[in-house]
Amino acid sequence: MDLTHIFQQRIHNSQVSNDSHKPQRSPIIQKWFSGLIVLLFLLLPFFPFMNDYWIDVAFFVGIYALLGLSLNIVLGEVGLFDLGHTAFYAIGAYTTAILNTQFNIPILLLLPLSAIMAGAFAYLVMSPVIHLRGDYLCIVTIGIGEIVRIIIVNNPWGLTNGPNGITGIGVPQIGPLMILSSTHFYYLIWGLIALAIIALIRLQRSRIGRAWNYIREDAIAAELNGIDVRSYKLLAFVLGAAIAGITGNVYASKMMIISPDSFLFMESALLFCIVLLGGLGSVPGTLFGAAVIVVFPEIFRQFASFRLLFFGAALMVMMIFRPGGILPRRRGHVGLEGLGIRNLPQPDEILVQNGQNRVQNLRASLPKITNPDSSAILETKRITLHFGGLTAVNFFDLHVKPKKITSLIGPNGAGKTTLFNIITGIYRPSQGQVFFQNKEITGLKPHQIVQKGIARTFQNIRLFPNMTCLENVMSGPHCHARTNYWSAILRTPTQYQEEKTIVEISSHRLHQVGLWEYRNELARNLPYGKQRYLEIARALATSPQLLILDEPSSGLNDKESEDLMELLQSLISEGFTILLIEHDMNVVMGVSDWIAVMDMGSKIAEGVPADIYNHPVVIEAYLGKEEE
Ligand SMILES: Nc1ncnc2c1ncn2[C@@H]1O[C@H](COP(=O)(O)OP(=O)(O)OP(=O)(O)O)[C@@H](O)[C@H]1O
Repeated sequence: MDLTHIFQQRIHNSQVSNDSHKPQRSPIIQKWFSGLIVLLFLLLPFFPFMNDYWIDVAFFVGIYALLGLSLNIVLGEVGLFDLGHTAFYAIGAYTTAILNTQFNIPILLLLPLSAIMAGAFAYLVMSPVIHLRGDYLCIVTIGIGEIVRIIIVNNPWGLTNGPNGITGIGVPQIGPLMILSSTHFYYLIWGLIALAIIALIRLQRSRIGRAWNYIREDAIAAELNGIDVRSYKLLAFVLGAAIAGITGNVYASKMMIISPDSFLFMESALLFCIVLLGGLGSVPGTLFGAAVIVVFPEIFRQFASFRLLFFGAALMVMMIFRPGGILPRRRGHVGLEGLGIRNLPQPDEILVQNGQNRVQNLRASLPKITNPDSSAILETKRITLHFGGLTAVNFFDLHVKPKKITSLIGPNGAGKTTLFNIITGIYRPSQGQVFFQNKEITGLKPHQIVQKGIARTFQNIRLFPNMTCLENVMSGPHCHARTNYWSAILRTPTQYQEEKTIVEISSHRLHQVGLWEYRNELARNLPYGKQRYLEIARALATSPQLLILDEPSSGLNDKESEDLMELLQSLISEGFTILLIEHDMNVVMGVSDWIAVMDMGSKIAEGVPADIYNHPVVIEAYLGKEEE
């Protein structure tokens, strides 16, 4: 486990323990409170103590707040450490400065262009490294930040004017209104912040924001539940960079001169401080963090040179005593109303009924399997995988018949989980092919395999621990939703319909496994047995054809194992196919239609339970050979 991961866990754990059981503020009080804050910001330039100097300070608080919000998408929502965020800010500022001074393009036209350039740059540079995690990604982003600054200093094609920077940048003009005064710039930046906050909150309360949070909680579980982790991480970087690019545009037009000195590594470090001091993922926290970082050095000017020392010390103290930040994110997601989906049917139980209807309609629309005994829904052909010198799976052929329970058994280390990992796309086999519904799926990415209709659970439970049970299950239908981030920001009717469908299907699946009463409880607070059921509900919510369960009865008591057997039988009646790895022979013999036995990567026997039970080769594999 790397340092950034430990850091991240500490922060998120503290947020959840602080907030999950706090009573939520009533919506009316929240609206009044928000209204009051907006009024305060609108009237601020007219307060008696405000002169141009302090309005400029408020403008710079806005600049850092907008940068902090943009970094928060990457750092707070997805949990990726980006210490080179200033690079995107610089791209926005230099795009504006170069195109305005050399081609006379109006500043306001350059606002979207700065966003596009910074976003495109983020896409280009982050694409090859987005798979990196923790400390490695952190170091790469520092490198990107420095490379951009050094390129600017080297004055490529005479565009950036090197260390001297670019002067004579124009001012924005809206119709006849020239944005010139401190007050104008104050309203411009805080207006943009208001738009960014609305967009960010809408994203947080959509499948996009939830996908980011699933990745932050457990990227592997997210990918294996149908979420395209790579694309969502890139989206976060691109959106964050686009907002930083916009900030660069406003900064350049306000200063009228920019130079590489404004985009040092220390600026990225300051942004990091803003987000962590204020509260990771918290909008008010980011605004507060920006105010502290900008206003403190203004008030204590004689100590300004010590500011980094002070912020560093403050961060250390915070990490020890208040790792969630000064104003940590209040998890509005706790509770159904906190999902932020308006006009959900009431009472909650209607969601369950609606979900059941939807699932039944979906199943009715699937092609009918006329003869389940003669066809295979899943087939592996001569699957082989080597780990160095070890052959974990050796020319393994498996046939899984539709609407049946097939069990894969074998002693510890036989290669069962490895075979599951190959089927679900975690490993690419050294040799052999996997077919699902007669189409080859070998080498597809895990989320693509989920979309095709294969879902799985894990031997060691992998839930999203700091999210509620319902939110966990809501990751399932995500892979079938189609609306994008624009729909989420604009809250289109299609997006609302999709969100409603996601909640309904998830409610039904949660109810089906007997966890409806825990819908608003954090997954990590559930007892072990119920966590296993939650994993099954989450897999079911992807609406799979084939459900792959890796030791589902592990850790369950006898009663829970019996309930599990009943649940598995009921899933078969519903039309699912199940592939099971199981060590509990009562469960295996009780539910299986067909059993394949694996030892040292190879298939040593297969047949109906009665045949396998007394099979000498199987007994030998489990118990060993008797000495002559
Ligand atoms: N990522 C890996 N790298 C190297 N070796 C691995 C890896 N994953 C599994 N193995 C090895 O492959 C063999 C098969 O492991 P696997 O986990 O598939 O067995 P299993 O049948 O699922 O065992 P169990 O029932 O104990 O879970 C073991 O010897 C294991 O140590």
